[in-house]
Amino acid sequence: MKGIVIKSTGSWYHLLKEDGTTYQARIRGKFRIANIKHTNPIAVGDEVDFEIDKDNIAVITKIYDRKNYIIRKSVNLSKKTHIIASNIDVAFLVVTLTNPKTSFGFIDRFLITAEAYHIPVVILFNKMDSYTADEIAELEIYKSIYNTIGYESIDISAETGLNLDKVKALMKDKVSLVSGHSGVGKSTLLNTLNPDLNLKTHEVSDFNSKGQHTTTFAQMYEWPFGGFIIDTPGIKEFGLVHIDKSELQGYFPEILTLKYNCKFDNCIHVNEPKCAVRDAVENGEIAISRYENYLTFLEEDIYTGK
Ligand SMILES: Nc1nc2c(ncn2[C@@H]2O[C@H](COP(=O)(O)OP(=O)(O)OP(=O)(O)O)[C@@H](O)[C@H]2O)c(=O)[nH]1
Ligand SMILES: [Zn+2]
Repeated sequence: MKGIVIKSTGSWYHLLKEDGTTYQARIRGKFRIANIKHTNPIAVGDEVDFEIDKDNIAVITKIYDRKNYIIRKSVNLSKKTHIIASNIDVAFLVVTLTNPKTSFGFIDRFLITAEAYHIPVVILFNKMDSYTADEIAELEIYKSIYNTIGYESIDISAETGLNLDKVKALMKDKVSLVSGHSGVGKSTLLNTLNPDLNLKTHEVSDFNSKGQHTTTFAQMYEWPFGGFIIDTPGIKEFGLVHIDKSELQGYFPEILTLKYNCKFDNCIHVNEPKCAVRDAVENGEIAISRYENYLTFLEEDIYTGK
């Protein structure tokens, strides 16, 4: 039988079969040995085959190749990584201009990580009901930067429901992930899209005193309108991937399209002569904030997503 892993507690896996029935399954030892790089052999989002053994326990017998997956460093075994979730079709990055403010640095790290994981991103500008005229003007700057380089964005209000029909249409029949700073309204958004979810939300002012999240494992929920949403333990867990210096430019769409015009094939657009990328920054074709973040990330040996 074929199923999809919707929850993992480390020793048990909750599986959903196509007909809607769910099973609690275990794995056999060989999976643990076969996948030594990761502390968990099976993650939320994995497609698996399973059978019911003689003791009436569901046992996973096969894992299908993953389209993509997101990882974080294992807490206890530093050289190993932990797969948070797999087979993600689209990631929604929730951005707010105030309460809290989302910086360009935060957005760019997220986008680069998603590019490295091959996950398309849609930016959701939330709390549209609460902005002043000045903030709306600032939002236009964000939009011009990110829409120009090919990222779709939608102005929403998780509270009033503004444009949530558009979000729903993009989520329908897909496996999606919602990320963003603590307090941007992720839980509010998911609850508005499906009130049965009943995820915990909290006032922004509560965060500093509490300082932590309640969710520890990623979990996948089925939408009543079709598709799945993965609820992850938090944004910090998302941004961890090793990116080589020469690879980084490939995750900036606007640099990727121009780099063939640079004089040197191996140009990394820092101080090489006749660099098409630096020319584009100078004449305003590439946003300064994007280029500065490119330089910042280039300086970092291992990208930690903090
Ligand atoms: N004005 C306004 N407030 C919102 C909107 N969406 C969420 N909020 C408020 O923002 C606060 C934080 O919302 P949450 O949904 O808990 O945020 P979160 O992103 O899930 O936060 P974490 O669970 O810590 O990651 C709550 O007080 C919400 O009521 C919105 O569209 N407009
Ligand atoms: Zn160059």
